[in-house]
Amino acid sequence: MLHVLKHPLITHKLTQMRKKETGTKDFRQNLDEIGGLMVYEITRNLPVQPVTIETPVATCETFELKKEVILVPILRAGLGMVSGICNLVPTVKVAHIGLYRDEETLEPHPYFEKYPKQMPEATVIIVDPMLATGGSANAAIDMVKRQGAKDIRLVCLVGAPEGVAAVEKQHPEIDIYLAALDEKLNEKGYIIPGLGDAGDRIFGTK
Ligand SMILES: O=P(O)(O)OC[C@H]1O[C@H](OP(=O)(O)OP(=O)(O)O)[C@H](O)[C@@H]1O
Ligand SMILES: O=c1cc[nH]c(=O)[nH]1
Ligand SMILES: [Mg+2]
Repeated sequence: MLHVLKHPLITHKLTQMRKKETGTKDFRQNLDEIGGLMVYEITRNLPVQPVTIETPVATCETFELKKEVILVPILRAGLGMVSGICNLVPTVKVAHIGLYRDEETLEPHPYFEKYPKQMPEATVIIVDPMLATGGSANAAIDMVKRQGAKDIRLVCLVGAPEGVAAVEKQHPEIDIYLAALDEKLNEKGYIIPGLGDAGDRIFGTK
């Protein structure tokens, strides 16, 4: 199911990222901050378990997170969302999936995978700023499922209707979270209006 997270701070920061004059440093900072804000929203329903602890003055019946949270950035651009999320979820583990999209065919090509062993019982959060054709997201979801992941969430900044439809078709049970649902893809598979090439803008490679 698709969830578009409407929050004034998320929208404001995304607007700064969309501007063509925004440079690498501000682009990266806004992306990192939005990553944290989005994950704060989507982790509201994480299961907690009761624990008894000692404060300096008394015994306290309280709660802590029940399951591991594993963040899965899709390289490269997903790396830009990692540190904002790690700052919020201190126990988070980080897997990596390397995928690049062929510029002609728009097909995703895997080139790297590394996972912690807790994938089957963890809440797995896949992050990538851009959901364009949905090919990369679908490939990443297939890859984490092969590792036994069952509780999977996909968090992207900007999505195209084509990409949302592709993921909903291939993985109908997955919750998809976006900061914005844009209009369409252009003939080169870029999101319109979008924000350009996220990886290049994060890493200054153009
Ligand atoms: O939905 P899709 O059509 O698959 O497109 C989206 C993918 O394209 C971009 O990555 P890219 O392949 O450019 O690699 P990069 O992150 O290394 O720049 C983006 O970060 C997504 O991973
Ligand atoms: O608009 C797009 C589409 C795919 N990848 C990007 O970085 N931007
Ligand atoms: Mg990519």
